[in-house]
Amino acid sequence: MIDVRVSKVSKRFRVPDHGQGRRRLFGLLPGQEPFWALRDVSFEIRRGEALGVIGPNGSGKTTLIKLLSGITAPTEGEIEINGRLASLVEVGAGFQPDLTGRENIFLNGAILGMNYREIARKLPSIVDFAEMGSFLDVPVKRYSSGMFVRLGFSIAAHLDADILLLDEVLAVGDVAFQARCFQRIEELRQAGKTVLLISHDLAAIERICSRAILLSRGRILQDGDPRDVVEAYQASVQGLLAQDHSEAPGPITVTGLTFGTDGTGPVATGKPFRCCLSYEAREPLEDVVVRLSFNWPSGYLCTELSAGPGLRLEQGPGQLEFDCPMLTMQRGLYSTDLTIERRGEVLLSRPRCLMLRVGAGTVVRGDFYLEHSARIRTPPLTTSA
Ligand SMILES: Nc1ncnc2c1ncn2[C@@H]1O[C@H](COP(=O)(O)OP(=O)(O)OP(=O)(O)O)[C@@H](O)[C@H]1O
Repeated sequence: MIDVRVSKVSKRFRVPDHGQGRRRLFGLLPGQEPFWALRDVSFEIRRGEALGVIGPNGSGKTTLIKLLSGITAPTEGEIEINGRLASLVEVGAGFQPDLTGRENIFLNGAILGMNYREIARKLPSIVDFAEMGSFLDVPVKRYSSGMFVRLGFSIAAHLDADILLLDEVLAVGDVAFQARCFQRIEELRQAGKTVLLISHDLAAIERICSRAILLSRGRILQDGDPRDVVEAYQASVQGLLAQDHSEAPGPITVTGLTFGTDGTGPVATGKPFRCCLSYEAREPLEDVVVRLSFNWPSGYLCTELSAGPGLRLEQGPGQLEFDCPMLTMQRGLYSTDLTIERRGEVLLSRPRCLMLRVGAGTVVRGDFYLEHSARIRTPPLTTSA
């Protein structure tokens, strides 16, 4: 059964042209330049699928979810939704600011077509999940953005919707809340619900979704297995490590970061592991520390490679190599943070600059592989009859 059908959908916005645009009227009103946020997008979502939507900033992800939830209408094309839909698109969207959390829960349930008794039955689980405490009877306009998201997710994920649309929910809450969201999404999937999730957290997309779409400049570049789509996206993303142009250039620039092994195929548990960082120092740098941190999909620090303190970098281009005789990390996708410091002063910080994919090598039960051996010292005891 098809829950969502998007056929040749395009969305055009008109953006004010404040320059010397030819459309300016007598020089008094700003002109309107057409801009296509989505162009000729077609896909279907089957009942029970969890579809991840990824892509760079401004690629049209939020516009897509707003079209699906009916917040805005397509300029061209058609959207068909079969089922009750709950969405969490923007912090605070779907809430009446002067009503309390409790009243908003009943309002949202009523919009989904549920009666008072059904909603009252779900209320405790919604409140529990969102950890509302005494805020349940406070007008939601007094809520922090984190509380909005907790309540919004909890409502969407506990009321009887068939289709759940979630835009970057996992980015706002804290790590513990994110973990509970993952778990709840998994439960909903197992219950046969349809989920569409937008996230910049590629590891989460790989973990939660059964399928993914890569958007770029309003068009679908790839649609398929999350792992393939995430890889295609990573391959297309250039210059994450490059200096942000809004920053003044610091004394050091990173020009490349690669992960590899000893030439025996891709990075995998139990194999040797090598990281190579290429840089350009604008001046000789003393007392430097370089850190590469690898984070679990949940955001927690998994482990770290560091060089220094006391590292001296000569002026000009150079390479720093980290060698691990055996990679003990479990298979999976880890985000990498890079930091370069000099005597406590941060010279360069690139959070989430690259993903490390660790393949299945040595089979590991648990979180880590522990290098070990086992032997028998004495003959086994025999029992006499
Ligand atoms: N109401 C609007 N008026 C004009 N332009 C808009 C409007 N809404 C979105 N856009 C533009 O449409 C493009 C797509 O925006 P959208 O928010 O869908 O991207 P996104 O992929 O969700 O980005 P991000 O990852 O930063 O959230 C952007 O260039 C954005 O500036």
